[in-house]
Amino acid sequence: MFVLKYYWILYIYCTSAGIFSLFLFIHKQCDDAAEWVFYGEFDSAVQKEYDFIVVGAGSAGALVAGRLAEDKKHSVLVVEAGGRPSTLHDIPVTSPMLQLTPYDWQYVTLPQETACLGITNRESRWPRGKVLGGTSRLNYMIYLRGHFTDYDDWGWPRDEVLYYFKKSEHQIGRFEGKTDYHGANGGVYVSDMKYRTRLAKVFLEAAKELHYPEVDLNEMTSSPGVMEPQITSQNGVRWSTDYSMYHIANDAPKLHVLPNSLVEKVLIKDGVEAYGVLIRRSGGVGMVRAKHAVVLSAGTVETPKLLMLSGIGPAHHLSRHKIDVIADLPVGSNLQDHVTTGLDLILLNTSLPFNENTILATPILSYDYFAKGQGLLTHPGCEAVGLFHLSGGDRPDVELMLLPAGLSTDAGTVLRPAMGISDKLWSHYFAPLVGRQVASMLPKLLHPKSRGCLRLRSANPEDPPIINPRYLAHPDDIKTLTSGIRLIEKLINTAAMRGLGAELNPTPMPGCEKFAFNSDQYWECYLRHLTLTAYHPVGTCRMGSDPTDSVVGHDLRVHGIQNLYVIDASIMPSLPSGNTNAAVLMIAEKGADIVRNAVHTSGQVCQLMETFIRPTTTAMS
Ligand SMILES: Cc1cc2nc3c(=O)[nH]c(=O)nc-3n(C[C@H](O)[C@H](O)[C@H](O)COP(=O)(O)OP(=O)(O)OC[C@H]3O[C@@H](n4cnc5c(N)ncnc54)[C@H](O)[C@@H]3O)c2cc1C
Repeated sequence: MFVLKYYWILYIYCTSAGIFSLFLFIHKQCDDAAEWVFYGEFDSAVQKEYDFIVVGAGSAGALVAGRLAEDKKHSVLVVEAGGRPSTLHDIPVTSPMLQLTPYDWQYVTLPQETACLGITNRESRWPRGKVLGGTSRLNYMIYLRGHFTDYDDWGWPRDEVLYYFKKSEHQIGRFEGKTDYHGANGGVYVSDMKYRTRLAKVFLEAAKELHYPEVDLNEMTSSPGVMEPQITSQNGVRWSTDYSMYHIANDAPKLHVLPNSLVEKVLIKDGVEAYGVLIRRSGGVGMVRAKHAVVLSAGTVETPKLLMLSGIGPAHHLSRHKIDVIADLPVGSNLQDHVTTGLDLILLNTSLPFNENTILATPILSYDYFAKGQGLLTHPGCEAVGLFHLSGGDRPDVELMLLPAGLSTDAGTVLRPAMGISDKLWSHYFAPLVGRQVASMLPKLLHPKSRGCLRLRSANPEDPPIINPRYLAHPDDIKTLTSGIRLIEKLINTAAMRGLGAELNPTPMPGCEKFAFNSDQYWECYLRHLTLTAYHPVGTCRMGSDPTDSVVGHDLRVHGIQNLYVIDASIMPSLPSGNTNAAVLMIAEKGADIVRNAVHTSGQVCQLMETFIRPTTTAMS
């Protein structure tokens, strides 16, 4: 009976796991066989020098590379630590299954002192894409830009911000033709969801009852409001930036992509000018030079690590690891992340397709996806979003993301290990819900006041860095998130949600039984136990004009170092009022223009010597 009841879970899991393992195996063989993989020119060797080297082919890096190669004059090398993706990466609903695989860097943070108490070892799990396309290949695809006030704080003019959002976007959804706010020719497809449950509509009605209108939140000017999200997708299939790169570069013969290759260090001449990178690949280390610029797009975790390994970072910290200091900059500080919670907080007495009743539909779902680009497999997980100004003021402070499911929905097979939910939390809180219809409205703290930091574990480039986000260290963060939970309570009590039999999950969070359920003290305890990353770490190479508290200037160039740029989520001085991927795409477009313009303006051609850095190093040729 049990097997029959959960057949659909086992079906999806086992089938997908089997296919997935096969994909992993085949791709491993392909990657090993193809020593050098190029796009454009099918050479068998890496050149010794390129006009530009981009480190990391993720959300930002792949887009930057496409733009730099677009005019076909410039040679561009993109170096990516991960391999090539499989078609499994294109199926939206499977994205959580890519976590804890070789396509994921699988970071864990330091144990948190006052947060993550219900997570194994109090360590937050941080998936990050290690694959062409980077984290745009395993994210949940929600396209939400934030609010203009966010970028005012960065010192970026609104017209420029809007211009670059539009430049990156190819709108093919309900805002097609609305060109005041949406782009028509960008490299990233943005579209409507092809499938949602009826909960999405009910949520929008519930919000309306509370006077939150349905708006286009991507106009970035709105007062509070809700919408069915748009996603980075084309015809129901994930659209990640490795596709954008090929799309924009359009057969550029001088764009070379080098997967399965780890950049270990940026080479800096006389302490002032970047001239290349050291790459580890297939057991060897080689050097490739950059004529005009090295662009670091390795993301919030790896870009600061790479800078520090190259001698750019807090002097005392580098000295501790016996790394020669080239520039004393606050690399790795200012780490911030959107914190969320609230999985399985809503119980429904109405069945949605994200439960065991999906059993009969499963083969049809596969047909719908593969033949028509439709159906449940195109679902990114979240089916409505809202931005709310719960503390008053111009800027949203809480986002809600609506999921027609919860952690218990897959019976502990995928999400539980991915999030590191502890045995106690699972068995006392989530396991009893398996088989029940749950939903989640995740309240996301948009502007946390807590700040963390990232440091080197060692001088070995293969060691993961030490990450400490210091979640919920600031008391205001608890207050804001609690107001998010109070909002959920109000939404559940609307006529629309009551129509689905919605109620707040009354099971006390293990460890919080001593507090009266639904009191502020209870919710504080709850938040400190079920503290989850919303997967949006930023800020470790903060942009600013003062080198004592920033790493790059407004031209995204590392302070004091010529020809070295950072273009990825790490430059954000503060988090946007939305998910981070759209903002990263905007940064990438602007960054690519900055780098290109710097070359045009100076008209310079760097005369760089071919230099081996250490005797064991061999040039890649
Ligand atoms: C599970 C999950 C869900 C998410 N959902 C959403 C969402 O729905 N909407 C949204 O807006 N945002 C979402 N995000 C966040 C968003 O995807 C990221 O903010 C964004 O992708 C970051 O882009 P990036 O270019 O800074 O880094 P990445 O995309 O991570 O790119 C960095 C790349 O550099 C490579 N690299 C790193 N170090 C090296 C090295 N030394 N040498 C060579 N290559 C290297 C990496 O392998 C990677 O490919 C999600 C994130 C996760 C993890």
